[in-house]
Amino acid sequence: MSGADTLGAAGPPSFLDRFRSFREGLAARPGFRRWAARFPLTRPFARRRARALFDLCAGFVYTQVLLACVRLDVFAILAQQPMPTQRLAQRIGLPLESAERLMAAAASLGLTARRSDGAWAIGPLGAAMIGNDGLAAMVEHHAMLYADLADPVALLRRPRGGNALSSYWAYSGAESPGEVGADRIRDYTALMAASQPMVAEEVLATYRFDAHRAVLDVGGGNGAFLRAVAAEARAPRLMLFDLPAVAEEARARFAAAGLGARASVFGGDFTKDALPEGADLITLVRVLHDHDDDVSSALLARIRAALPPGGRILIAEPMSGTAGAEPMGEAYFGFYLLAMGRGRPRRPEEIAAMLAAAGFARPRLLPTPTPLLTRVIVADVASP
Ligand SMILES: C[S@@+](CC[C@H](N)C(=O)[O-])C[C@H]1O[C@@H](n2cnc3c(N)ncnc32)[C@H](O)[C@@H]1O
Repeated sequence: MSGADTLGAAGPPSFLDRFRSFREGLAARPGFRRWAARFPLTRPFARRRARALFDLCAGFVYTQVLLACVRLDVFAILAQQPMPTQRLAQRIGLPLESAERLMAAAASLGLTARRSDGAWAIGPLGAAMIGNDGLAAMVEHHAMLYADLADPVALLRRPRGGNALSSYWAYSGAESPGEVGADRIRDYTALMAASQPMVAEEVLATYRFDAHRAVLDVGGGNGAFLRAVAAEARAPRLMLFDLPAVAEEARARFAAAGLGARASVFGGDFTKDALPEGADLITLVRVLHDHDDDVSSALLARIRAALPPGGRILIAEPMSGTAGAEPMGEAYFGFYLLAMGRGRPRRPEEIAAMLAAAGFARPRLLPTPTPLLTRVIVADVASP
């Protein structure tokens, strides 16, 4: 992986750029669009474009259909037993006509399916929601994101922060994150813990932790990631650093899981406190993208200072420019973090450059099963 950031590099437009300008110039002409929609060879492309544009216009409606299904517990109900509209309507407390409308909408989106006997059953995407409390919690908390995005231009124009999402993520705009109280970390910590199994599964499928003596998870939340590591790898000691109120919760959770003796928990503020020493691997899971470049670079330098020679850093988070999932990085996380008030999604190359500047060598992007969910970069302490 090269550390070079070629964004913004100047140069003449390539042949591909010129071809695209020509193609979009044609597509911008209503007469050409009418012709392309009728001509047999261009018709499939014209239809695909129309569908893509329609999906962009309608995306919020699709999202709200999903939210209604989550709030009414439709997937769990139908996973237990398919049922006709009348019975489902009673079960979810909707008028018959509304239940029919919701089920038809959900079926068109692959969330539910109508069986040949007319009963409603779970659909392929609804089935993927079953047993995934983290996904349902994510869907539910998006209500805040959409409230913040109601006027996207205003959001882009105003100074960052001060929105529903930035007060939810209490550390994002706090003058002194270390003083954020227990009542302000509870909800986001629960959301992170609920969605952590999806991430931990990806990281554990990608990286072996058994070779390490001690793993320090910085910004480790209530310890869900380290508990998943502990279940897979017997060797490493567990260490966790997070804001004091979060650390308190992690301590209680480790004790409840019978890991009290294996785990050490440290409360502090990584924007100003040194990190504890003693780990030969430090992990940052869904942490770096939450912070602006100055804070992220300083954090990487603190991690470097806490590691011994031969130590390693592992960064796991969704990243920009993920092939086949570009809108996840640039559009979703770009705007999510804008509403949150801090941070930005980064490309692997950008993270590699930040790692090099902080004193790490040999950054490697490891292949995860689902890069959309998380990517993993490891790098080693550079020799002096
Ligand atoms: C997005 S959450 C990720 C939690 C966990 N790593 C996970 O993936 O589930 C970010 C974590 O970083 C912690 N954090 C944010 N700012 C911090 C700071 N200045 N010092 C210590 N921890 C901080 C938060 O409390 C939170 O637990």
